[in-house]
Amino acid sequence: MANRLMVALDYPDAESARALLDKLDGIPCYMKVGMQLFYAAGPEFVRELKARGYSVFVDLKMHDIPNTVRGGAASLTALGADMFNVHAAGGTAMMKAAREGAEAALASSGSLRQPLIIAVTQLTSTDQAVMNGEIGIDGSVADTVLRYARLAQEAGLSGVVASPQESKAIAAACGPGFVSVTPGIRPAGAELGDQSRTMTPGQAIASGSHYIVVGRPITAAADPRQAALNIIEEMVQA
Ligand SMILES: O=C(O)c1cc(=O)[nH]c(=O)n1[C@@H]1O[C@H](COP(=O)(O)O)[C@@H](O)[C@H]1O
Repeated sequence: MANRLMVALDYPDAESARALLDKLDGIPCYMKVGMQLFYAAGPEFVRELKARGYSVFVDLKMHDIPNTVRGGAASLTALGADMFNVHAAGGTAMMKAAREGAEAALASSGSLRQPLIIAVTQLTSTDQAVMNGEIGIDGSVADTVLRYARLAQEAGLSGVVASPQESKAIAAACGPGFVSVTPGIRPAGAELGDQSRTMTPGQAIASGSHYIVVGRPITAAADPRQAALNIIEEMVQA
């Protein structure tokens, strides 16, 4: 169950991230490197996490023309990312290009493993009013997430990033093997911060999320190790 917990290392530098790694030593979770840490510490820090034995989700949410995303996907695959993501809003040609880039990198190196390529649907910070009124997409958030999930599946991707509130519907539409990676996780009573579509760790697992992504409820906790252990316990109980 612990390997279904992904800890978001949203830190400004490698040193701060290492301080958390020390606190979580021995807890077999996935590590997520997002824009803040990747732009500061680069691929070298991903290699360091791999050398420490972690599976790594490189969360750079690529959204560009297909040729550029193909190249980015090849680079992240060559780096050894176990999972990386693109925005579904880039369309099927772009998502297919991500897959082709990964396949090209795999073909030119015998030792790499196939990464999970995941499409971001609607960010978990987005609510219905913002999606309709600002972004200009009509209908419900759940319907938009499902439309993107079907596109991602058509493009041959492994799954989506969505809120755990949508995990059940995604499994119903795309099958249980289509991976749901769900941020927007808040243990009962935790601060929501900028997240809108949230669930507790237990609710997310019970709803069929394959992986839960947790940042501040662990990184900003007074005792991050205990916070992570409590979340894993809640996942096991669910
Ligand atoms: O792709 C992501 O990981 C992601 C997608 C999304 O829709 N919402 C979302 O919060 N995330 C990431 O998940 C993490 C959530 O962090 P906390 O809100 O601190 O738990 C952050 O690193 C976000 O970048």
